[in-house]
Amino acid sequence: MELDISEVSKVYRGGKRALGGVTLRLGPGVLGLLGPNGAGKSSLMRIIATITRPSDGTVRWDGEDVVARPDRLRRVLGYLPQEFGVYPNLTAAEFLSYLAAVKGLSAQSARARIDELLELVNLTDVGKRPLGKFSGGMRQRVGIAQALLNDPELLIVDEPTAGLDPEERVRFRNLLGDLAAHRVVILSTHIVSDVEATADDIAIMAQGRLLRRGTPEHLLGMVDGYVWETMIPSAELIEFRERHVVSRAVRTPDGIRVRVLAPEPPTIDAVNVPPDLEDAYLNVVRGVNQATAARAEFTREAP
Ligand SMILES: Nc1ncnc2c1ncn2[C@@H]1O[C@H](COP(=O)(O)OP(=O)(O)OP(=O)(O)O)[C@@H](O)[C@H]1O
Repeated sequence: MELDISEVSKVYRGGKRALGGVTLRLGPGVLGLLGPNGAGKSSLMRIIATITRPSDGTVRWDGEDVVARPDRLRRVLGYLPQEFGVYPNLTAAEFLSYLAAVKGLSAQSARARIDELLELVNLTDVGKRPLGKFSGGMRQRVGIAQALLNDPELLIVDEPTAGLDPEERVRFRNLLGDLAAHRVVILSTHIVSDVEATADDIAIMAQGRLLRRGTPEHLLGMVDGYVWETMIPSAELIEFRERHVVSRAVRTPDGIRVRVLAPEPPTIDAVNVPPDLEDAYLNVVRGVNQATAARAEFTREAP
């Protein structure tokens, strides 16, 4: 199981360049693909899922070109697109049976698989209710179940936790982790905490380019020593933000506790704190729009 993405570009009709030469190779496990809105994540996911063609470059699954010969990949693919629509009058079980038929599963094996999947995504009790009456989170879980119908080797989930409540989010992350042992999973999101718990491999994209790839430890190591916390009066926050890279600001009864990315302490009493993944992500993506060296990405790596 190997997905090999090489120099993939995408220019949409009208000239919008969504991807500018992305190269990534991945095997079993969860890859967390992080990037702000518009980074090109969905475009890349659609290309891998063989829904969109790249303008340039190649995608290979186990050595086979998926643009020229998409069928082999499609058989082993599970895909939860960002916008996942359901038929409101069908029940979850009916909807999954319909999709199973589309995917070519026999009626008998589909029935057993659907029961198993409804259990897995915790929808067994409501399997006979029309989807129109489902909450956003429940619908999303149906989406996950449909992506797993064919027990895929390659599972792509695009912004899967949108609309999930915090409890559902945690359940979903655990589920993804469990699924990753024997398949290639790509989890595309702009929410850092989604990948924090599940991915041991993280790729960060912005403006159609892959900026960084590494383990969480690797990304954290890049900002180790550059993260500070300090208290400032509420009235100074706007001005403070103009002068510093603020990764978080939390109101407290004593003022605002700000978290800052900087090579030197931003105030006299600032305390150096261990970085988290939000800091590491901000450090990578903020550099993209900043031309000046002073604002360039920090790194403790050799160039
Ligand atoms: N079909 C399309 N035609 C023209 N431009 C498009 C099309 N699809 C996406 N784009 C543009 O390409 C860029 C990348 O979009 P894409 O959806 O791949 O990013 P993303 O990282 O998934 O962001 P989001 O989470 O907001 O969807 C954006 O500027 C978007 O407006």
